Amino acid sequence: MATKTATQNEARQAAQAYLDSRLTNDSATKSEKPFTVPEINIASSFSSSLDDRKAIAAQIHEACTSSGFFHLTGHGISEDTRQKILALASRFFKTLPREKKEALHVRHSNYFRGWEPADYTYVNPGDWSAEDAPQETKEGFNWGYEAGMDPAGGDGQYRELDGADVNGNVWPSEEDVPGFYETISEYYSQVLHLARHLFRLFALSLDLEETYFDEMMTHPGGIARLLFYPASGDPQPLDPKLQDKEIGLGAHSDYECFTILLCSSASGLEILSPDDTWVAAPAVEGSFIINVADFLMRWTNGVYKSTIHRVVNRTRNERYSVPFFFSINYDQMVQTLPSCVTPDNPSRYPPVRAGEYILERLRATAKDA
Ligand SMILES: O=C(O)CCC(=O)C(=O)O
Ligand SMILES: [Fe+2]
Repeated sequence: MATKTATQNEARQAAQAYLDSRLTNDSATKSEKPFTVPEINIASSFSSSLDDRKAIAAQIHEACTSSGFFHLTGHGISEDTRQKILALASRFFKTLPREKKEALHVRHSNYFRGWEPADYTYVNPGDWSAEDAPQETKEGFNWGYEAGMDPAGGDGQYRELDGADVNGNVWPSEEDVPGFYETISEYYSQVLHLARHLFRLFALSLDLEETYFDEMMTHPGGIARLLFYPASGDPQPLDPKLQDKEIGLGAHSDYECFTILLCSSASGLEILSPDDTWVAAPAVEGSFIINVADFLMRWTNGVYKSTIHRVVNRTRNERYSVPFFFSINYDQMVQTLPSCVTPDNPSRYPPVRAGEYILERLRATAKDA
């Protein structure tokens, strides 16, 4: 990592204050509606009927203004594609020798790309200073958008999180992990296509023109990760009264617009409900879990909820997941969406550039140099 300075401490403090405020009954982001994680089958949204798409958009609106999470089915991505990337994750984490992983370490990257060992980050920055915070057990590999993976071909204008005209991705060699780039590209391309489709439905769900976001996602940001959570040696049931000794990924909300999450069969995702208890997200076969992230919450003036969650592997099975954090073009400035500003809810946030917001959040998670 290039710079670890006062800026990083400030970022950590800001992130900590942000999470603390979210954890203590923050009326701006908590909803009066009952807490559920509904299933939304979007198969009919691929039809040519605008009414069909609006009907799905209404379900999305309901989920995003209540729990901020939903299970997505009817998405069109094959089980074969989904299983292939989970199997690739296992191959990468289990077979690539440590020294080859070290060469891809995220500390070499300005953009958090590459291999992330368990002890390099706390997703909840406050855990760096908390004496009793257990080391997270996750291990990750991060990459982002490349025009070559864009099913729309890209417009050649991709800019990194800080606005630089570069691409920060790093890859293991084909010899070390055969088929790695090909499998990643295939998955990324399909999930990006799905994300653009979903964001059009989000536009409808926010009473905007269906194409409102189109010009902001011509070279969109979208960090994705392979994640590995080792099997627990001593699995404990979820008990809200007990502090967990093993945490896969600490309490956090995501940073970008929304997340498309693929998980292997071991459960483990837990969501903080409005009454401040952790609720295990039930598995729905063949689904992706979608959740609103902070940038979209901000952009919607708090109308859409980005909800705190964590991962605890409470099983003796290994767990793999592949989150994809969809963003708009990182060089895009945004201000509060007009449909989310009312006399009762005036705009609470100044304009911000998408990449800048996300980079700041990422910096707060990493270990000092
Ligand atoms: O592994 C999971 O199921 C969730 C991962 C997650 O929440 C994240 O990476 O932000
Ligand atoms: Fe997350």
